[in-house]
Amino acid sequence: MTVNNSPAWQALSAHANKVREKHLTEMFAEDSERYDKFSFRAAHCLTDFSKQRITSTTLQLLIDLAEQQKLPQRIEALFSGEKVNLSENRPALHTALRQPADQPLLVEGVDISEEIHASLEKMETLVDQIHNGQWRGYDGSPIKNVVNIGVGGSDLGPLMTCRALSMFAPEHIRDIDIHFVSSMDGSHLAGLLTHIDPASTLFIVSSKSFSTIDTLANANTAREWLVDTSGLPLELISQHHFIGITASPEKAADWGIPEKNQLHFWDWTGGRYSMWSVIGMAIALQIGNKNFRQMLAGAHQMDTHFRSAPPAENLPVLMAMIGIWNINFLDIHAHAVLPYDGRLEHVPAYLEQLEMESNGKSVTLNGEKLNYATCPILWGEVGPNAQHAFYQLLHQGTESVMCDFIAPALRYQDQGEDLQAQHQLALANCLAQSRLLALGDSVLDDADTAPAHKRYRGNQPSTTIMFDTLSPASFGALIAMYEHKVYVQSVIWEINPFDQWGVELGKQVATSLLDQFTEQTSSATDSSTEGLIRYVQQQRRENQS
Ligand SMILES: O=P(O)(O)OC[C@H]1O[C@](O)(CO)[C@@H](O)[C@@H]1O
Repeated sequence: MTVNNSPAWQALSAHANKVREKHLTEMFAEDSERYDKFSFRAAHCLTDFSKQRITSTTLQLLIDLAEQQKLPQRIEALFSGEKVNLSENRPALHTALRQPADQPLLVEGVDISEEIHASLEKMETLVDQIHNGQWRGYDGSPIKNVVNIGVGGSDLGPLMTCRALSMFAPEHIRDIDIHFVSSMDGSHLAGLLTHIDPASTLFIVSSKSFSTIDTLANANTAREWLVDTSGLPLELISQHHFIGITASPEKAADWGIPEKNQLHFWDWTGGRYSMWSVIGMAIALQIGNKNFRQMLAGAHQMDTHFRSAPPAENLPVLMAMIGIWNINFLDIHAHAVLPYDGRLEHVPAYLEQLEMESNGKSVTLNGEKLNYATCPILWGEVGPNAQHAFYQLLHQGTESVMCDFIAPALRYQDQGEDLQAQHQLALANCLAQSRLLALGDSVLDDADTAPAHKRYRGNQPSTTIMFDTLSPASFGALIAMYEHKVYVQSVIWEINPFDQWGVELGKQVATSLLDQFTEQTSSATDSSTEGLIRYVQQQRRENQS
């Protein structure tokens, strides 16, 4: 029986028929305690679901569905290292990466905790050497610029976190600029290489597989630049200017990273779940080793909550199940992530990969084709900027969109009243937008008299996520909450959130097309691809003549 034919799903369908037509204005009018009923706090985070189109019955039925799908057992399977990633026959143990060192974790009889912490300690040693100026470039210069070369999970997590937490850089740490290079076309790197000094630049090549063409293309260009500008042999350059972070040490060694400059993690860490591992080295360089550990501790707090709290009070479970309600019962297939804090500007891009690469699936774990929706289209932007861009569609477009508003309650506590006032301005806008999206122009007394083009229909559901202040710990907890939400949804949908076969074929087809740009003919593809290749060939010929 597929999940959408199951009793719990059918009960939710019947319930949705009653709730679907109900407006959030009615729900708030009927129950003055919605906020108290539907907001929850744990592990630094407050999640207010009261602007979701739910009732107490909805939540109960969603929990019934979670229990029917054996969610508690599946959560335990995740934490205890069962092979939850069936298509790749391995566990997904990102939670182990943030487990304290004194808590052993036996997977198939082996305590993996020791090697996790040994790997983190090696990273911390390298970070200290760079911070202290002990790591030197080829002419003896201390490092001033660190460039993280990676893509997807080997880029988005470190980039997001460095930007979010840059203010936590401890004062005693030397001033080091951290850059991120991901774009396959060399755009990021080309600009950067014109204004950094090779002798004081260190490249971190981050790649779980150490075979991602985007990353290797950038790493090759960087290495050539260093060899050309220094006039020194490759081996010497690799010793002083490259660190490799990978789960494929042989490939990193083949590329030329010496063993002492390698940091390792494991195939059971999914790329998009890897910022807690040594892939987070750029983060530790930015905020210091201690703060990096604080971030792990915050994530661990959320893990503990997720593993132990009953479903009815469990933040990631509720977030996930309310998402299921929106997607599968209210037919909402777009999800906007809207942080009201500029430091969180890269959170939407990070969640795009986390959610859509994990749950953008259409077959079950057993390989059967699904006939129900899974991951929605997720995008986002810093909220106040998005207000001047796409909120028009949220308020008056034809699409239903669910939104996550994210904001700290406090900011700039030690930086003066003007900035504090700016934060309050942002918060007022955050709450105004979620209120208006929920209640529409019923918030006005005379809305009925307005012309149609000025009306706001409301009834767009949203969750508001708040924490006291943005800190390494609260940020760690926030990201872990989203990770667990994704897992819970995958359990309900019976899909594998830990593989990404859908990105493989594009890589193969690109490889087979690559040679054709330099050839005079193109081998049979389709008329569009052939025509476009001919256009590039022609431009190249004209440019050469
Ligand atoms: O770390 P790697 O192996 O270079 O992979 C980078 C990214 O590429 C993907 O495999 C998708 O192509 C992502 O899942 C991953 O985060």
